[in-house]
Amino acid sequence: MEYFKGLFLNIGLRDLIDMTIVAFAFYKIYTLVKETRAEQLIKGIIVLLVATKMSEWLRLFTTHWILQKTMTVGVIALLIVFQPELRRALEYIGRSRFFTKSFIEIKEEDITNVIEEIVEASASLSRQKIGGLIVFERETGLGEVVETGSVINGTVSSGLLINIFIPNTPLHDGAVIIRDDRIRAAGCVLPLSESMNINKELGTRHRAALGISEKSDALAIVVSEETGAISIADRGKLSRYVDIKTLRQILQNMYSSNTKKKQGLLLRWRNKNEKDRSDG
Ligand SMILES: Nc1ncnc2c1ncn2[C@@H]1O[C@H](COP(=O)(O)OP(=O)(O)OP(=O)(O)O)[C@@H](O)[C@H]1O
Repeated sequence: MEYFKGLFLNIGLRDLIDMTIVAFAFYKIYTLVKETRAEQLIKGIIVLLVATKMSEWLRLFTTHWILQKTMTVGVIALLIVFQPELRRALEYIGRSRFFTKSFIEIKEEDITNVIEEIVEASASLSRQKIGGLIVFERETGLGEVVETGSVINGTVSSGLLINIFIPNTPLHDGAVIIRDDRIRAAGCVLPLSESMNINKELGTRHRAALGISEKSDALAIVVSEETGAISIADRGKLSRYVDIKTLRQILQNMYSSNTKKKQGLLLRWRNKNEKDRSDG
């Protein structure tokens, strides 16, 4: 008991920061491996670690020796077997928007314009029953997806978006990627969802939208060529028959949550500063 009391009394600010960093790193690793084959593996490693420690405490020398050797060989085996996953995880960290341009640079009126242009384009594609697939990059960088298409880097406008999706034009197949307030690329190939729950009447356009929303935090708008219906794929879920008002609301929420996330600290600091000045 005294041991634990001493342990807690000796915790300082440095230890708290240390623990927060470790907890955050574990949380990030968990979200990365969740629902992948690495999730089972991590559970296995935790069981092995606990068993190794327990065998040491209980002085089960032979068991402890075997578990220790298993761990040593296991680490090397892991690096070899999970080389593709490890590569992807490192690439994911490197591609993260944390290291690139910040959303903070877009003005509020520009965001409103972008949303209106996208809403107008979606409504027009829907009315004309032209198939469309528009993906919004958020925190997960979509550089790899952009590479599969043609880079455009143009201002978002409903005219350009509609033009891209006109059938039999060079870029109409595939997805448009929007980064912040720019059309980054068109004709991009997305990973297809392997979900069994998707409605059988939906084809690859909807599967592609769902796929990118499962593999990243991107949000995708799909306009069906068959029915003209607008659907939204977000965080692995497909919402069908979205009306224009709801679409606008979803886009507003997405842009404001992205901006808030990036601006959070700066805004709070700025607001506080302004308040202090006006109080003074
Ligand atoms: N992996 C992919 N990435 C991006 N776009 C894709 C991908 N696979 C298919 N598409 C797009 O989907 C189109 C085919 O749509 P398909 O008819 O199979 O889908 P759907 O979900 O039934 O949609 P719709 O209701 O518009 O017919 C392709 O021409 C292409 O533009």
